[in-house]
Amino acid sequence: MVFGPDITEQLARARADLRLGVPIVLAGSRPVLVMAAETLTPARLTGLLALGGEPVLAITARRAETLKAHAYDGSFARVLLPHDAALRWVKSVADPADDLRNPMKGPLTCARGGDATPHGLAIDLIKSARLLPAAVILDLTDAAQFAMQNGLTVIDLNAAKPILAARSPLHPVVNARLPMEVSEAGRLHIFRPDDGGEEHYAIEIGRPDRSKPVLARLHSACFTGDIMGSLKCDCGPQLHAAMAQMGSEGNGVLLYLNQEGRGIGLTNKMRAYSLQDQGFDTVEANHRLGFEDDERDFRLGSDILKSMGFSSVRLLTNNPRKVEMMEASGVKVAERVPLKVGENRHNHAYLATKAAKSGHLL
Ligand SMILES: Nc1nc2c(ncn2[C@@H]2O[C@H](COP(=O)(O)OP(=O)(O)OP(=O)(O)O)[C@@H](O)[C@H]2O)c(=O)[nH]1
Ligand SMILES: [Zn+2]
Repeated sequence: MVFGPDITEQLARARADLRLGVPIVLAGSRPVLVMAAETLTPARLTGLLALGGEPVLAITARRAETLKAHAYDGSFARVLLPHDAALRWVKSVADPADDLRNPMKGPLTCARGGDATPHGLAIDLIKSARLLPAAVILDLTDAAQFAMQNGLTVIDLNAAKPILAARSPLHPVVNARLPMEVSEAGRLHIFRPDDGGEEHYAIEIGRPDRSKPVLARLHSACFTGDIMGSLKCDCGPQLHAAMAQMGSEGNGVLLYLNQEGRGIGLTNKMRAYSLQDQGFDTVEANHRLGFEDDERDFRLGSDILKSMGFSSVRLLTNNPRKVEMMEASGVKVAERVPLKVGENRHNHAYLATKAAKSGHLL
């Protein structure tokens, strides 16, 4: 028992399997076989259809709305898979890339009634693996035997539910001195979750007094803006302005949270950019992909701040959700410090959409 994986570790394995295209089994009162639509291969689709039964493609209500499919299950829908379903059909239901060129996938018929718990959990798991949120699912009669014969990871649904709903605790791993242009008194701290997910970083500048509100920034990773100097967003200038202000005040803490693309990952963010090139705004693009407009959990930030000994911040942000989430998770926001930099002709509409639809302050 000591050596075997616990449920958190099994879920990490399951995410890796799903990313590779290997199916998993969700065991519970309704045992099912689960594959991520994004990584489904022709051979596995053929194998699935040969098993018979009633396979479905579970998609989020956001994606269902675009496809005019009925989300009888509330936050998701179970689209019946035609018995001769082609891989192209599965991928085009899951992926909006060709929606405009090929708008009709249907009419799509959806299952209703019965226990849909495994379908919802499968979508959550696939989302946490940063894949398109769409799951091909088939009921299994002898799940244990099927899993053993095929060497598949088995996840106990009841054990997995609370783990997927909670956030994994973050542990400090190491910190070291990091002299930087903005301040020679820099220190980089690494935090690691238990669930095999992304590590997050804190850049401490100076030696801030723990008994006073610290100048802080919760920065979400943006490869395109932070590293490549993209003009499509304002992340790079915000990152540098926040660091510069901390440097000139002599104190501060910048959390670099690896929640790229507002929590959907860089690949899905690029899918969203591709939809933006087709005329959708940043919020519509996320919805067409099946995501909420913002999938981030800023409580990660308060967990890190608390573990570093901070209980009160002067938060550099224009996003009221960050302020609310900090306060709700026990870090006092003594002051919101606006961070208005980096507007240009390419990101003007993006910033206007964030103000109009996501509540960002102008
Ligand atoms: N999904 C998606 N993510 C984006 C897009 N543009 C930027 N991002 C990501 O958005 C995050 C930055 O969020 P913003 O909304 O700019 O700012 P914020 O962090 O909510 O608020 P501020 O504290 O005021 O900067 C980063 O993770 C970027 O990778 C986009 O078009 N689509
Ligand atoms: Zn950005």
